[in-house]
Amino acid sequence: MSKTEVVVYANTELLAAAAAARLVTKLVDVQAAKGSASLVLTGGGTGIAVLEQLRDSPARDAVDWSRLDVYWGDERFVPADSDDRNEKQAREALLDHVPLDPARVHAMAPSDGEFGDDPEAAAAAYAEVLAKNAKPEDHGDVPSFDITLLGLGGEGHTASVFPESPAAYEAERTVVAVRNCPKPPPTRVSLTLPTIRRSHDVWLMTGGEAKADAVALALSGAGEVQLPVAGARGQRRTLWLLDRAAAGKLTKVYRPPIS
Ligand SMILES: O=C1O[C@H](COP(=O)(O)O)[C@@H](O)[C@H](O)[C@H]1O
Repeated sequence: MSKTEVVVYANTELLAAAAAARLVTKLVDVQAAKGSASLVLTGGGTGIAVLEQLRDSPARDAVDWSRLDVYWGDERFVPADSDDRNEKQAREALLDHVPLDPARVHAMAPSDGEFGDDPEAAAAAYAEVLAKNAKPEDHGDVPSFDITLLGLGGEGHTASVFPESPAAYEAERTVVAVRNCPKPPPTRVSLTLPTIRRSHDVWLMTGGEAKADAVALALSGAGEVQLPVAGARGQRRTLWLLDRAAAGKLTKVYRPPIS
């Protein structure tokens, strides 16, 4: 597993703009090397701000959007037209503005979709989507995602894996239904930590003082059941992109460089 890198930006807006620029470069490089790329999206304030920055950047045209597979790390299990849906927010922020191949946009089912109000069925269906898209070289039933974007909660959740919840203990299933989440909406579908760890790159992006304790704990070796974000790591790269406030409780080792 990769070692952890941390970059601290002066404020959240700069963090989002810099993450968007990194994303363009990374996607272009991966497409040049392999032909196509895969990207796992996150919900949350910072994750959506990064997509908005990407939408507004002229550099976005350097990406061949038709050769990109888009997945989600988690989804709120609400009706398709709910503003709470990570998919809806991502479409408004970026996906509706770039020429993606609709067949390569792999959204998780909403609560009024083909599986009805059954998050377990929605999770099982998404696990099948992942298995169908895994290639022989992925050596398993999930794709080795090129980049997985994640946010985190102040209590340490990432995707929709919450501290001490059944999802935090999950070792077999690749995608799970999550109920009784402490953060609304209470029902969700999420990739599990072992699935997230199949990614080449994991980028954890967050800003604000409310995240500072979780960031400091995750980077000082907390366990993933107590603090799921501590278990989000990439095979090749684990990159934390923070603003100054979110990095405020880190030790000196991680503070610089501040750009
Ligand atoms: O509910 C969620 O929250 C987290 C973090 O969101 P933030 O707004 O506090 O940054 C996010 O990572 C996750 O995808 C989302 O479903």
